[in-house]
Amino acid sequence: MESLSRASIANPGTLSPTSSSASYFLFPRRFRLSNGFSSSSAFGNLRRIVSRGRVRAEIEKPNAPVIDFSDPEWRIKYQKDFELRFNIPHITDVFPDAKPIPSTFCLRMRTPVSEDFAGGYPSDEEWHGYINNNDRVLLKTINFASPNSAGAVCIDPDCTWVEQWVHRAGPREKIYFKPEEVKAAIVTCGGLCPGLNDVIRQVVITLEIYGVKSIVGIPFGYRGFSNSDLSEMPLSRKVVQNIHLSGGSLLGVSRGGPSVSDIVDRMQEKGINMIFVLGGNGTHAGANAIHEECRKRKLKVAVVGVPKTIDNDILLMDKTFGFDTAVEEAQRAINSAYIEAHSAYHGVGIVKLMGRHSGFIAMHASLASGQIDICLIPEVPFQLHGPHGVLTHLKYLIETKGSAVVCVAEGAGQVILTTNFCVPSRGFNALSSLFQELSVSTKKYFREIGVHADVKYIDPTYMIRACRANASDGILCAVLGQNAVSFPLIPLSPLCQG
Ligand SMILES: Nc1ncnc2c1ncn2[C@@H]1O[C@H](COP(=O)(O)OP(=O)(O)OP(=O)(O)O)[C@@H](O)[C@H]1O
Ligand SMILES: O=P(O)(O)OC[C@H]1O[C@](O)(CO)[C@@H](O)[C@@H]1O
Ligand SMILES: [Mg+2]
Repeated sequence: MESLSRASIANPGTLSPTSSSASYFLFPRRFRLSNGFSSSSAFGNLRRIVSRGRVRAEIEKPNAPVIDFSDPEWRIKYQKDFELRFNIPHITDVFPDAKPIPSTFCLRMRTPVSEDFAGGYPSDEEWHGYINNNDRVLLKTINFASPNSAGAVCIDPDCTWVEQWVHRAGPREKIYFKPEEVKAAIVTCGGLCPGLNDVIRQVVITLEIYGVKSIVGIPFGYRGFSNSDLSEMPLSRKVVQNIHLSGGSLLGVSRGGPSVSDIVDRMQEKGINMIFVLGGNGTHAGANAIHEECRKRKLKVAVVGVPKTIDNDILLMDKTFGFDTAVEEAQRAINSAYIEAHSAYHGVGIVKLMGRHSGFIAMHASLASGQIDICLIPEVPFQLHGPHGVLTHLKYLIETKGSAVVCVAEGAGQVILTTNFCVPSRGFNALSSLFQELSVSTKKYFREIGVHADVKYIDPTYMIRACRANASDGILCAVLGQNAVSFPLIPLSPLCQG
């Protein structure tokens, strides 16, 4: 509830990783995943482990600053630029006269362990349980000694170590909104993602702990701000208590909606002064625009973004909520394809998974299953035909193993496809479907070379996201929801790449 007058991404923050083992995969060039994180204390320290590929992707962005490495000051300048980009404007930047009040988030609920205080629990003065505004989290944890070190991603040719710090999420000692004056709204936009209900639930519960009484849900994304037949939904702990037990979004989702100016008009009419936006790149572009519009109108409104993408393709974030669940669900489809392919004479199983611009779901699901022979993702170019093409490799697999299973990310191979097989656009640019083209081409190819092949397709698209969040996503969502209320972390725009 502090310094919220800025659309920001709440960091999956308070888990404290105790180890940082890295694992890197061969498939994608631009994006590689790294470390998982483990928790040593709920709502304890925040520490982020950067995925090297994403930092690299950031550096490779066409508008990335050009660095003059001959300048002896380059490292300091680079760090300053980084700090500037990830700085979170404080509410007092916009309203210099804003007066803080002591936090209403009860410290006593974060009781220290009793053994440490044998003589009784400490007073607030003795034991300070809040996050200091100057706490920072180190992004990169590996100091590569050489650019030739395995998997090294470097800023300069010598691979100089440059520390990069971001703000730490969590409750602050002072807040700038009086809970009784807050009307908070929650809106979920874009496509579904496991865990939306978990985040909604945690935001509501945390707001109530702060003492906020007026909380509403906006139905069906930003659309709910314009349609007169869609009325806001009153939310409370009682309403949200069990919503995490089912998938989807209690509030509904949508793509499309009114203009930013109309949204802010409606917010003013409804008296909304705190808005939690759960969505992907489009939604956050909207949140940023809402923030700018509020700033222009000099409205004291907090706009908080919680990043949601099942594709897990947000820059600098190790993992977005719902991704783990989607990968887990995808195992079932892959296993079915495997069983079908291996039970058939010369069976070929083809599984399609979500991912318009990134192959994280396909790649992780393939690795986890151990049942995939070929994984095709948007980040890695490949050929269907020719001596090094997918079809030739399929022939080799049939000859040597007797069967094969292929996993295809939705957006893979766009450059090599004809537009014969177009996926309906659903408000996006239309995609060609490699899944369909591969299915047809595989049959045709084996017919032409006179080899029998039994091709089976499985498309579990919506099944992997229309489900309840698994345990690990559930925890991530709880942390995100709580931090979204307590402290928004990273500015939006540099992070979204979809
Ligand atoms: N540049 C923009 N400026 C303002 N609003 C936007 C912008 N882009 C998208 N929006 C709004 O955000 C909504 C959601 O965007 P979009 O459909 O792209 O989903 P998303 O947030 O990227 O989620 P997903 O990860 O599921 O694709 C849109 O319906 C639109 O109202
Ligand atoms: O069919 P919908 O609801 O538009 O959403 C599907 C899309 O959303 C995503 O999951 C995330 O943007 C894509 O991978 C996928 O193409
Ligand atoms: Mg999107």
